[in-house]
Amino acid sequence: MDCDILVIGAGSAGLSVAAGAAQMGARVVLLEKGEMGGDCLNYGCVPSKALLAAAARAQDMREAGGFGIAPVAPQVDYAAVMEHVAGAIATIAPHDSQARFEGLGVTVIRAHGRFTGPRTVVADGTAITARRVVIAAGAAPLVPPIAGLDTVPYLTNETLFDGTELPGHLLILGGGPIGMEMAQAHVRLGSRVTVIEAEQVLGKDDPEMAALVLDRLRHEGVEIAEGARAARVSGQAGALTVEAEDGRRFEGTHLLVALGRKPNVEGLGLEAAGINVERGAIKVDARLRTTNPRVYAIGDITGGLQFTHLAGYEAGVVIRSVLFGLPAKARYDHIPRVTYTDPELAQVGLTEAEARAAHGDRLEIVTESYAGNDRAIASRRTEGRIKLMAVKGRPVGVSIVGAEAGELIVLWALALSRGLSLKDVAGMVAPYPTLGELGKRAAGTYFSPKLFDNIWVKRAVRTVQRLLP
Ligand SMILES: Cc1cc2nc3c(=O)[nH]c(=O)nc-3n(C[C@H](O)[C@H](O)[C@H](O)COP(=O)(O)OP(=O)(O)OC[C@H]3O[C@@H](n4cnc5c(N)ncnc54)[C@H](O)[C@@H]3O)c2cc1C
Ligand SMILES: NC(=O)c1ccc[n+]([C@@H]2O[C@H](COP(=O)([O-])OP(=O)(O)OC[C@H]3O[C@@H](n4cnc5c(N)ncnc54)[C@H](O)[C@@H]3O)[C@@H](O)[C@H]2O)c1
Repeated sequence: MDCDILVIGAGSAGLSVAAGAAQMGARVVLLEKGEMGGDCLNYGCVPSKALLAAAARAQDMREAGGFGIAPVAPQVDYAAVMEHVAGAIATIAPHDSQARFEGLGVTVIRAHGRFTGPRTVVADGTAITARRVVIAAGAAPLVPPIAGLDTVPYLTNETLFDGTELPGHLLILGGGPIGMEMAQAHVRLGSRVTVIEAEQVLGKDDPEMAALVLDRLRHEGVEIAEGARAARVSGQAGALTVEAEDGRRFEGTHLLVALGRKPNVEGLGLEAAGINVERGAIKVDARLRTTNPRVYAIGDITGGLQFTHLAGYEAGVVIRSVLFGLPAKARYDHIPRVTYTDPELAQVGLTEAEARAAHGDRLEIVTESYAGNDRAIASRRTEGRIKLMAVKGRPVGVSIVGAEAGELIVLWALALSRGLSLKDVAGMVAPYPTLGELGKRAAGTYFSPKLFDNIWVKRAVRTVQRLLP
């Protein structure tokens, strides 16, 4: 078989390349050894957000008191909650399905692909030769060699959403986005939850902003042990013990391993194609080319930031290179990320610490609290804040923690990607009353001292007022 573009993996990254390339006229072959849609649809974003949504409804019932509505303890049917999760996946699945892609003109082969040469991949006994190959084979849960882990039953994101019984006491190894989202989902659905984190929970985020998430989770009953590196695991189903390096012991009924991800580089025959692996991930240049210039790699397999929207963005970069021969390069300074806890935690561009390191004294920081936003007050969602990092009137980073932070960061993702100034944002008219006003307010606050504490502005106003008839 011969084609223009061969895509290995039908997850967020591979599907985006295949759909774009086929619709623009290229002959595309897509290989998928597992479920169409990959991690995001089947074991990642979609089920985790569906579970969080159910958990949020349960929490609303507990917290209705403040609105004058009698709070009630929710009766949670975990199996039915998981049916809701499965329903969300099933509703989205046709969009990622083999039938849809075949309808777009893609040849879909449901088999494992393996390089046998620089331009040849074998799948299901067929040798496929392609002008360009895009590896989008994703990542799998990282299960490090923690003593005893291989002797006990444990869950990962690939098995968690198959559960039908609410875990009595869920121990979670790792306090990254997966660990924290699943901690809140489960505590709200009625589990006891303990997070065991080697360093700091949500350690990639601004600690001041992450602290609000931690406070909230602790308030809801999640036990969070930081500086606790899991060293040993023992027990059996229903009675498990995790022991940290410093001797702390944690007991629970279930164990979720959320310790990061491992790129799926094994079994691809990368050596046969001259493709180098570095620190367990496929090495790519700024154009997302591997060490074999005819082969590209995008999404989680490259071991960088791991997000569905990033996979989609990288697919666009590769399409420009592969279809039109343009020297398109990927940039990462405008890629947002959101952890969908409540409050949500969102970031685009540099955090405060990164911005200080990069810009020193030129950096200006503005913060605004949700407590001053009328919509937040009306909705009793005043916990939260936005922090704006700016240099010479342009945002270089924005951190938001609070209700709908993931929606609010969208404006700033646009601002950073298009190089908008704070003047542009301050000059926008935002509808009242919305949380969206927070962004405009923060941009306005940046100019307040420049405008209101400025002797020249005051003098100019007095002069004009004297001259006006
Ligand atoms: C619990 C969880 C929650 C998440 N939540 C979010 C979120 O809210 N927002 C967000 O942006 N991101 C989220 N992510 C991350 C997101 O899911 C990933 O970044 C995204 O799925 C990466 O897409 P990908 O196409 O690179 O890889 P994948 O989706 O893993 O797809 C790779 C595909 O390649 C196939 N494959 C592998 N090897 C071969 C081979 N040799 N031959 C044929 N097929 C092969 C696999 O079967 C798989 O289907 C979450 C991840 C997890 C685990
Ligand atoms: N909302 C989202 O966009 C979202 C949600 C979930 C996952 N994801 C993606 O999936 C990726 C994986 O998420 P994750 O949370 O599994 O990984 P992660 O790498 O973000 O977090 C893993 C955590 O485990 C800790 N750890 C490592 N070894 C340990 C040990 N022995 N004992 C205790 N703690 C230990 C680390 O210090 C780290 O904080 C993320 O990078 C993210 O891109 C995104």
